[in-house]
Amino acid sequence: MSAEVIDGKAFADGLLRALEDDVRAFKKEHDLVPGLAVVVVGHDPASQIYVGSKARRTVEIGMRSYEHRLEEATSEADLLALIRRLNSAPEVHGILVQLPLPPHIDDAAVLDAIAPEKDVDGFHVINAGRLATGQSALVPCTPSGCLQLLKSIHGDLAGMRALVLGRSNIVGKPMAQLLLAESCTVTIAHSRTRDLPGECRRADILVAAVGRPRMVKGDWIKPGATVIDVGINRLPAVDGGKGKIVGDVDFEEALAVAGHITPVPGGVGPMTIACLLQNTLKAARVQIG
Ligand SMILES: Nc1nc2c(c(=O)[nH]1)N[C@@H](CN(C=O)c1ccc(C(=O)N[C@@H](CCC(=O)O)C(=O)O)cc1)CN2
Repeated sequence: MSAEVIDGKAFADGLLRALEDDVRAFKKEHDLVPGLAVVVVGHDPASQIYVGSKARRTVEIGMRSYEHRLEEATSEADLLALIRRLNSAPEVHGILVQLPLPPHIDDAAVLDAIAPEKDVDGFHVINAGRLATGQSALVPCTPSGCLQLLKSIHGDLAGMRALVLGRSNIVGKPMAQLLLAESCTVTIAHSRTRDLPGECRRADILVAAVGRPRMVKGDWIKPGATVIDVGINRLPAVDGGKGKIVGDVDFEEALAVAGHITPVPGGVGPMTIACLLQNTLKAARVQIG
């Protein structure tokens, strides 16, 4: 048996095409262009690339992009002052602060300074609370992308046994909340979980978001299960080149056991940016009332 590989890039391209139509209709109806402000602090090469892709995609689908690239030494107070300005800027409907931030800046203080209705990353404590209590929320982009992929395969997820490997505020916890809202039976596993392979083997849906290259082995997977690999891990470079990117799942081994699996790259990653732009349009709709 060989699993069906889920093409996240093609799925995300389809979402972006649909969004382009939705943005055109929104602009016509409201005579207003949705705007997304992206803030990056420092010179982390990966962050610079992600921010560039976000800005490019924003413009491609007809929205406005406002880029703020700040020096590594930017103080937390200056960053907070910028966020306050963006919170009250009427042309900005979504605000995103690219992570990771430099170590001298407190992530939580910055993320919670973003107005919840403009928090298109869905990281604000208000949005996390709204998601956890079943209220309408801006949902973190990576879990939202994973859920859309899962629903495209299974339709109704009710009653399925789901295991989320990883308990971060950004992926693991919101992913578990989303699966619970779909009436899955959800387990969150982490570094202190006993018999991790056994727990994974019981899952119809396995979401790996642990940040450890190729940790999930083929014999951890229930035959026919759907495996969503959120990990993006760069292996050390060989021969002076760029290191290969791999997920949290041993893809070759998993392929022989799973029913469906996302690859890395080309699986969940491209969905993240498409979901960010979905959130930006949603935020603009909510803000105009
Ligand atoms: N404020 C945020 N910061 C970060 C987030 C986030 O959602 N909000 N997520 C990541 C980075 N990220 C988006 O910001 C992101 C990561 C990866 C991809 C992607 O498409 N990856 C490709 C592979 C890329 C490569 O080859 O280097 C893939 O998986 O196919 C998109 C977005 C951390 N920070």
